[in-house]
Amino acid sequence: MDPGKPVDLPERPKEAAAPQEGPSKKALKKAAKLAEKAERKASPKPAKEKQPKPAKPAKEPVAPNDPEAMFKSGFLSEVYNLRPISETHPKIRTRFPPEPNGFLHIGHSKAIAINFGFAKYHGGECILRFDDTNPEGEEQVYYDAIRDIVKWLGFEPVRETHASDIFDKLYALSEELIKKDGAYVCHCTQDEVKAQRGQTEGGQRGGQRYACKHRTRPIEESLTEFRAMRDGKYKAGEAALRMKQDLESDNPQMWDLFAWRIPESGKKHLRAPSYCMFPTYDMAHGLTDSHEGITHSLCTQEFEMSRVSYEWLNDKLDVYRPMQREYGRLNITGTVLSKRKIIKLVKEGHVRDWDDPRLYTLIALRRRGVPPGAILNFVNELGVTKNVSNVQMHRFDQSVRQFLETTVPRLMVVLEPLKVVIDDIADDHVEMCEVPFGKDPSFGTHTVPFTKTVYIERSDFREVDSADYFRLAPGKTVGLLKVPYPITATTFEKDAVGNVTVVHAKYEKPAEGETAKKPKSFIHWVGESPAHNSPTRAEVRAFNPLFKSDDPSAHPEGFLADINPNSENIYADAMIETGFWEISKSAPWPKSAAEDDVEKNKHSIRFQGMRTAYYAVDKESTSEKVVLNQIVTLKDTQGKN
Ligand SMILES: Nc1ncnc2c1ncn2[C@@H]1O[C@H](COP(=O)(O)OP(=O)(O)OP(=O)(O)O)[C@@H](O)[C@H]1O
Ligand SMILES: NC(=O)CC[C@H](N)C(=O)O
Repeated sequence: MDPGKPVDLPERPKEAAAPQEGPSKKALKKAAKLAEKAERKASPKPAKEKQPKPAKPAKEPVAPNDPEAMFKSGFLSEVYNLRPISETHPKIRTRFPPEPNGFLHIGHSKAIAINFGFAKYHGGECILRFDDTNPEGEEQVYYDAIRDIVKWLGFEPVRETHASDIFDKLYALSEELIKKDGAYVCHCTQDEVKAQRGQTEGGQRGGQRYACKHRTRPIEESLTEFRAMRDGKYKAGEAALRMKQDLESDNPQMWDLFAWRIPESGKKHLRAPSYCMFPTYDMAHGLTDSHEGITHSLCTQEFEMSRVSYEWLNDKLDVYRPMQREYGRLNITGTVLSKRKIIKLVKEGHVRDWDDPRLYTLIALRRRGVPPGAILNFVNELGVTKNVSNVQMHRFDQSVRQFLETTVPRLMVVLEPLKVVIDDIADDHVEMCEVPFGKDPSFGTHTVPFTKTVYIERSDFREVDSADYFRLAPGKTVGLLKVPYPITATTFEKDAVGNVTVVHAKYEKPAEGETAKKPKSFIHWVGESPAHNSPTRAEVRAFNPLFKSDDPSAHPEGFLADINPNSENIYADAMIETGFWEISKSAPWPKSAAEDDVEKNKHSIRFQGMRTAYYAVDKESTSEKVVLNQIVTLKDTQGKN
């Protein structure tokens, strides 16, 4: 052993089970990713993917999908049937086991929906287990954020546990494993371990595998050395506990995985500060599942090969063996989900923070205004199989759009206001127009003031009319949504640089006996009435994809080079009608117990801006300055490009 050289220097102790090129969890993930990529390349171009039709104003409300569909048939029902409720397993118990080293992303919502949903569907319980086996990147803020987001998605863990709760037990089991000749302390370097696993100098695999010289050391010696590791005698890389598995096996997950290792940084564990060495994922996961009496340990596909070592360890120690089964990950294409990459985006100021609405972390989706029910619907629609789901982000948006269509009220928001003075209306005239909050009568109605001065969307006016143009232009008549009669533009004024500042119009109220003019189109508007506090000024943040391509990570100059410079458009002078304050009082939209405290969950004030997009109130919004985020546009524009 060369004490000068570290044994193994992966980023995370739990991945220290093997060198990066070896069968570590990280390597398995990498292999799984490559396979996914190949699969994506081989499959027809995503643009040709069959899409549900973009949301037209729905003729009929979209039927809500069966929220239990994924448990009733297919993969998860087969998994249940392999170990149904029985005398030996009277209660189904699952766990959702995130490592508290980052914020959860959209992919995790699938794991949450599966683990919590599976248990619930079968009348069982799900534990929220923090898989905190590596102090390196673990922070209190992540424990708190994970707990909070699980609750936001509507799930209630039966209890919260931590891998670190049972470090003492894992330690004791490890001594037992050594005594059973199932583990040994090894002092080999990373390169030596690679060579033992058949990796030749050029990095090629498949060479002759051989045992390390420490494998046959006396049990007593390993015990003494293991205790010395625990007591701080060794530095990172100088000693590690390895399982004595099966080097002959074709499965790299049996090539004497690492069980305990000493991390480089020496950072204290938040919950187990007395420990200087930590169990790897391979050591901790199955035994914690066993300790907690998990019946079905559901995890992602890249762990399939680890199932053998998971079972080996439980059997070797003669403890209860949960059943591990693997489902396909959920990936959203056109964005990045990896913590390392998001940190870069945040640090370099490309996004506001981890919850920037352009990201696909769950806190970002929440801030953007995506309702939890829409996320769960989406996961359920995709279904669960062993295959990875690579889904384009516009498909996610489409699913969110469909969900919002029937669940949130409608209001008028003008993004780029253009003043229209209706000259033949008296200065003090105020007419209250009744506007329904949506197609669903149960949403109710409200009134908005129609006055001499109204604001319309700048893009709804043209200086020069043409036959194929149906909105406002000199001489052209349009309807203002829910105003009894249309208006016709007469003239307009411009500023020094040529921008139209005011449009003059006349109100087409028919004289007695005349029939009212029928406009070809209706536009949204907001009336000026100080007595009604109208309009409400707002900053609206509209978003485009953060990246230009469908696979930012494939950019030859790195994912940052793929950033879309136009991913955010800010409408600083937008205007909202007065119904906004009413729907703010009756939020959350839609109802969700987890969002009942609207002051803390401003994003739960969601609505459709007629003819523009769906919006939610941003956390930076105040009663003085309303800030809105665009949740999704009304139509699928990305999917068409
Ligand atoms: N994209 C995904 N799709 C489905 N499940 C996932 C996805 N990513 C992680 N999970 C699952 O969520 C659970 C908790 O994950 P944890 O945060 O520890 O994983 P991770 O793999 O480190 O996540 P990351 O994707 O951030 O690297 C695990 O069971 C994991 O398999
Ligand atoms: N088996 C699993 O679900 C893996 C959970 C584990 N926290 C991980 O890093 O992914």
